[in-house]
Amino acid sequence: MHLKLGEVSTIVVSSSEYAKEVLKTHDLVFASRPSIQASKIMGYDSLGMSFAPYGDYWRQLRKICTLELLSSKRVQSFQPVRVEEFTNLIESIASKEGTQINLTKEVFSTIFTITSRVAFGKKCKENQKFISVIREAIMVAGGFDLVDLFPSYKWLQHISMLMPKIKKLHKQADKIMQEIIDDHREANKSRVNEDECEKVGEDLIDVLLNQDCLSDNSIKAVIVGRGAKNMEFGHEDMYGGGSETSAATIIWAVAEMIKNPRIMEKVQAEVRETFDKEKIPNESDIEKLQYLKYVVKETLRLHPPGAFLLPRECGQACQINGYDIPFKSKVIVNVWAIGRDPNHWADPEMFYPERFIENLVDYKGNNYEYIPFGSGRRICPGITFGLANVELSLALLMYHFDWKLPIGVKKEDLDMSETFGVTITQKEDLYLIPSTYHP
Ligand code: HEM
Repeated sequence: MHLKLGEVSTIVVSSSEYAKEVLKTHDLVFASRPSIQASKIMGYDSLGMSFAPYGDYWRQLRKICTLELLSSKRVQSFQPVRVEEFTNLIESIASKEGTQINLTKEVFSTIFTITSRVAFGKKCKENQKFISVIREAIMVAGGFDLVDLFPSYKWLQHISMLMPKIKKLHKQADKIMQEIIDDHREANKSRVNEDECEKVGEDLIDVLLNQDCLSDNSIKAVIVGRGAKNMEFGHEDMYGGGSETSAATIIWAVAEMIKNPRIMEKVQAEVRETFDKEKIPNESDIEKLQYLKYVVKETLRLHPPGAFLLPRECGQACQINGYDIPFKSKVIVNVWAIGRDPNHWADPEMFYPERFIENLVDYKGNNYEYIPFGSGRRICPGITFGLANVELSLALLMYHFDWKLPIGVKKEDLDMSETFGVTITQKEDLYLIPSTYHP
């Protein structure tokens, strides 16, 4: 579908066949992202990985982040942080047993805290303040801003309602992050003689500071990304990328299970059989939860948080199956529609995790009917990190509690409509009543 949005030619791709053309056959042509004003401001002139133009700088960042921050080894080293924060979450929920809780709020705040600890470690007392500024930026920035639809009209920047707010939040976030970086730099001076083992406790800022090639602004851009609320721009880098997406997936999975009690009971049976109540679950316990993994896969098919991937830009005029794609057009891949395409999915609207017993599609971006993490050169680098948060939290929520809807609410009434924010989230917060499971 071709849309002319203001001055910008926009191509929306809604089938797996065409997604493959863009993301695989012509991967190199579509490897850059369009420039977006909010990204320039919040993301330090697009210095974050998600919106950096395809080229040497992006390649270098991607290598650092993939190897140093998001590799399985690294993700495992953050397991204690995850376990500690999820244990706090479980305790907080248990203390409100029998009463109605806002699960959306609880889960989002836990996931943001985990990201914050992974990024800044425990050292920084400003964490909570930073989280609230970033969350506000995520809420404020976005929508279709005229500035991006008419890029040649530079004067629009001066009358935009959005830009002053984004600039203000950017200034606040920048100040906090600069203090955090300076603190780390100071603390690291006394750590120069530590050996490799001690470095395991490094947080993201430490790792980035060790890369001589990165400026402070690049480090800040990797942490904060752009944080825009816009349906086609999804999320990016550590905060948007690492938090909203995972938290939204957890909430969608619980909501689907509440609507489908058979599935929730099956997950609970699996997790209660696998976990030992005396011991905190580790990676290998999670690996055994095959059915829970199908539930996560099915959740990401029906509710991909990055419903439109992140936008790509056509770097050189080309033809796809006879259609001319002009240079500089913006290409949006509609993953949401692809996951519901009846040509590839039987009963596509039905939440049915068992479909993945036979269907061996994976997350790696090779099966174009299933690309919740994208595909090609710009595929999400945070798959392992994201899934680790989603799987462990769901397993613990299902192990420790039985869940009911508030009195008077029927499962048929549960509002499953979506809102386009930084990620696609449920429009209404999910309120549930927990009761603690006693083995
Ligand atoms: C359930 C969790 C997640 C989902 C569904 C998800 C989905 C996506 C999608 C659809 C893209 C666009 C890919 C493309 O253009 O082909 C993306 C990119 C990205 N994601 Fe994620 N993501 C998740 C978790 C994470 C986490 C945990 C991080 C980091 C900690 C992260 C960091 C990024 C970054 C940096 C990019 C941009 C990559 C680039 O442009 O080179 N994501 N993600």
